[in-house]
Amino acid sequence: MVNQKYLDKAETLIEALPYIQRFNRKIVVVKYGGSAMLDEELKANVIKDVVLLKLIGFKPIIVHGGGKEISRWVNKVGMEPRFVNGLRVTDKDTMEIAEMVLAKVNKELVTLVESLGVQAVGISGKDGGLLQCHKKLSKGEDIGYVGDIEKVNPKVLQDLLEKDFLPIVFPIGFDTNFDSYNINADDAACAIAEAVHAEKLVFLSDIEGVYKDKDDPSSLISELHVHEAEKLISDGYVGGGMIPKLQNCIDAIEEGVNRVHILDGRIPHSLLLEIFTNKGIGTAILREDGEKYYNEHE
Ligand SMILES: NC(=[NH2+])NCCC[C@H](N)C(=O)O
Repeated sequence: MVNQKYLDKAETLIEALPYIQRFNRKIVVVKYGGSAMLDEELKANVIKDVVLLKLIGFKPIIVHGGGKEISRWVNKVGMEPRFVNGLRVTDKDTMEIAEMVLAKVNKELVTLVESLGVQAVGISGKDGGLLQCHKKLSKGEDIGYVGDIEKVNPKVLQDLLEKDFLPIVFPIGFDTNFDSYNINADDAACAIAEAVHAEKLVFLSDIEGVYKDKDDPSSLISELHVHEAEKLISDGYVGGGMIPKLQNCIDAIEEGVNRVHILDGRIPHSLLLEIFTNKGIGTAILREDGEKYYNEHE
């Protein structure tokens, strides 16, 4: 008799089959941030998941932040991190630290990917003129070298993908005067996904997904059409930090990305569980004509 556990494993692989077929050769942008970046075990898991996507024929691009790591280094050199309306105030010194820290994190990720036998190239938004930006004001206030993306030149990414490299991007770009700016990693992931016509954009963060009722953690929504996502915002159902995130998802879909997923990066292998199962594990936001795979009443 074959042990049921082994049969279940085969089942899992068979459930993955249609997704392996559907997303073959398709671009998947993964925004990697939050706690999953600080915990070494979670980090190794995320990287393994992305490497697996790559090896079965998807074209993943990682876009990462490093906010907590930047704050740690800012403190280490005796400076006080300052935030205005949730945005980091970035003077010249902070900008310099941010760039050094993000580049260091970037090369650590490249090393992890390379150690698993996949060739990775780490770049910033400056390389190949990927992210052109201008100064962002926060409610009219100057918060320093914080940038809003103006234009994306995806050529460097297209070339890397064509040559079978796994691109790993950190979101620092320059303006037309070649001054450096720190860019929000969610915004960068979203703009990049649009520019490369990604099939999927996946946000790995510290939240399970979108909730019907922000105060009830059992009300996680599995699938949402764009208009439902818009309605959640306009009806005031989503709160605080989720609004810009959900707005990014809506924008990405309106600009042609097929599906956007919000996942909890603290759950080991949430990326694989989302992409290779029918039900997924977080919230998937679909185009208006996107078919819902999973009906909550099933
Ligand atoms: N949160 C969800 N309901 N996700 C469904 C995921 C379906 C499928 N695996 C996909 O990647 O598109």
